[in-house]
Amino acid sequence: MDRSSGDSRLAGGTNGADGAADLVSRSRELEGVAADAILDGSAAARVQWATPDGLELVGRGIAAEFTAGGTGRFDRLRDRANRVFSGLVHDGPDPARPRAVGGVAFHDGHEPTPPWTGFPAASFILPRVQVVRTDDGTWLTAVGDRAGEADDRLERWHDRLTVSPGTGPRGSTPGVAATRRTTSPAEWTTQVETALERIADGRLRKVVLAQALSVELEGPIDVAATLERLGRQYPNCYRFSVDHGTGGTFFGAPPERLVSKRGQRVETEALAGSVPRGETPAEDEDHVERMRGDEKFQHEHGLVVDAIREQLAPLARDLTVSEQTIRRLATIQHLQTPIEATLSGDRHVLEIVEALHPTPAVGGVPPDAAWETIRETESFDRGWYAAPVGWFDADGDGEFAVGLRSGVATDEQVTLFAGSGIVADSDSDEEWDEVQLKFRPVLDELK
Ligand SMILES: C=C(O[C@@H]1C=C(C(=O)O)C=C[C@H]1O)C(=O)O
Repeated sequence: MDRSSGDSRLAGGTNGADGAADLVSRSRELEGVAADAILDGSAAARVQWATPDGLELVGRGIAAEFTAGGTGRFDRLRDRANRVFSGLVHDGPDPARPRAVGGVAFHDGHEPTPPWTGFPAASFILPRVQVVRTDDGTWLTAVGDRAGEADDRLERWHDRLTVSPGTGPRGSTPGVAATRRTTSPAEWTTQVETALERIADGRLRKVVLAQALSVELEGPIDVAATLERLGRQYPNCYRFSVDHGTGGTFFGAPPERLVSKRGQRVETEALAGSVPRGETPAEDEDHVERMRGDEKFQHEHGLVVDAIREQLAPLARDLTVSEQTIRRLATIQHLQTPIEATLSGDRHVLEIVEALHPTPAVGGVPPDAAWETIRETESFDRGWYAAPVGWFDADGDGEFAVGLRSGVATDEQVTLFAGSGIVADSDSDEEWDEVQLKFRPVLDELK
């Protein structure tokens, strides 16, 4: 296959040969409508994105799609997106502006195999219909290839949502019929030992090894409802789902921000080092104190902070690493270090994504030896797991999470993914337990 293959598709678009805009977008405010009401009742492509600070974004249908593979995938995506966005005229308030939503695979040479059918090495969708909710209001946006088409679509959807404003929290969990691991405890021990040998002989300092868990459901999954429940359990995490309409749905509730960019301001973080929650506040603190004071955890975390600093510094004119804190989630606690920067010029958020992915929170140090170890030891396809997922706009601003605490749903099956960082002194049994803990957020919502 042509590794540089890729495409930017304007669904039903014209070329604007007369100088008119290729795409037009129109918005109007909505009241009393659930953002995911536009997802009901069809097999169209659909995307969802929500941040801990309250932005909620839901899209369906394809006004334009950008895909790319191979080593230059980020450049090609950017070129294609710039071409489409430069021909798009938006008439509406800033929060309602059209955004391209999607993600990339962990490896740039990704060739989709099940359950990743329909997920190329990089793919973003500019939805035909989008609902954005912020603290200031909710807006419906429609994109079309002529003003008339966008207006008609906007009115049609406005009427439809007024009649069916969405049901709010829905349905029961699908139920778990059976689970199957890709990696047995014995195989895991061998994989961790392989990594530890490479660390001992100096080739490697850290690698994140992962596992997949295939879950057979008792009934069909409602991904939007599952995300809703995850949002209640994990309010300080992101939530996303991506369904291209050609395969499964990748979804999850990741705690980790890869980058958010607005103008020249960039925020990212190191999130690495994990311990369970305790039964009591005192037990929570005991776990945290053990992690804070432990050389292995601090080494594992410090490698991530150093790598982010090195990867971001060439693009920034100032960079601030804040004090280490604790990110406490419903089932797990992490060491976290916030990092902020001012960029040295105008840059697209995809440039920052490319510079940062994969951080050693999901890859390793040095990157090449880590990638080699991941490829040689893991027995499943990472696909989009542990890779950037998020959105960008016409200005090249946007926000990306790391696609963790996630799974890909196909019919009545969900494949979950989770991993943990291996450094010198890691213990394979403890790392096994950590991986099982990281399956829990999504697994608990399926049971
Ligand atoms: C790899 C995962 O999580 C990452 C690895 C962590 C660790 O090794 O401590 C912690 C948070 C994430 O950066 C996962 O959730 O699958």
